[in-house]
Amino acid sequence: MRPLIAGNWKMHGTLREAVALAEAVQAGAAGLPADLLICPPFVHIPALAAMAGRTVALGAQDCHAAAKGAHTGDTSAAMLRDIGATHVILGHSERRADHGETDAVVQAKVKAALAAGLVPVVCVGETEAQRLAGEAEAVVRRQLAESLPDDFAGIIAYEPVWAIGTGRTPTEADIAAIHATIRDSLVARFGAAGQGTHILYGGSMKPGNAKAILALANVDGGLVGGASLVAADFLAIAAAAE
Ligand SMILES: O=C(CO)COP(=O)(O)O
Repeated sequence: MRPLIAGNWKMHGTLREAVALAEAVQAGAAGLPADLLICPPFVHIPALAAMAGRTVALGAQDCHAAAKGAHTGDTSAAMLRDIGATHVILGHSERRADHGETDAVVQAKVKAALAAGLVPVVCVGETEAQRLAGEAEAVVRRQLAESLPDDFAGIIAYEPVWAIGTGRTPTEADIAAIHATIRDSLVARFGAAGQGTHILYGGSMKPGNAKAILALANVDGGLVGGASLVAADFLAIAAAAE
């Protein structure tokens, strides 16, 4: 399948910086061996959606599980679709940690995203303590089982919590093992659709390690944090996806 390189900008950038970054990514997007997705903070989505000639897909970093209602400060999936997003990251470990999102909450959000016509990018991944205890595969299997609804259609991102923003990554063998586990779970539950589901790797992905990671079986792209804030690095990662 054609690789997907997604940038999670997290809570970074003024409007001006966001537009400049998106323009630089767009300018380098032609001819790459991967599709590109950028996920800026909510407030920058309208400006980026309006960019002329845009070929880079746009996503948000979260949505609420309800279609509307008394939820101060929250944003619905339909609102995101309305302003031009096509994707939404859900269940990122920073949301799970900072906002107490459980697998059940993530599943409710995935359902809301699907109902609104957004492609969910569902994040799973073990903590360092869980990895050291030999529980990484079990944790990921459980997160998939409980975060995905029966009618799931979307993208999975494997992001070991301890690799995010740390400059540390699992070994290639460990990445391949977890991605194989994820593929097994998806195929067991969703059949052929599970075979065609993108499984992204995320966690300290950089131009220097992208080629080796993206060459692994069942690694269908990347979810990039810090390096997605530098257009040249983000594009170099995408170029390594051939
Ligand atoms: O959390 C991530 C993407 O969602 C990964 O972040 P880093 O690439 O900064 O480690």
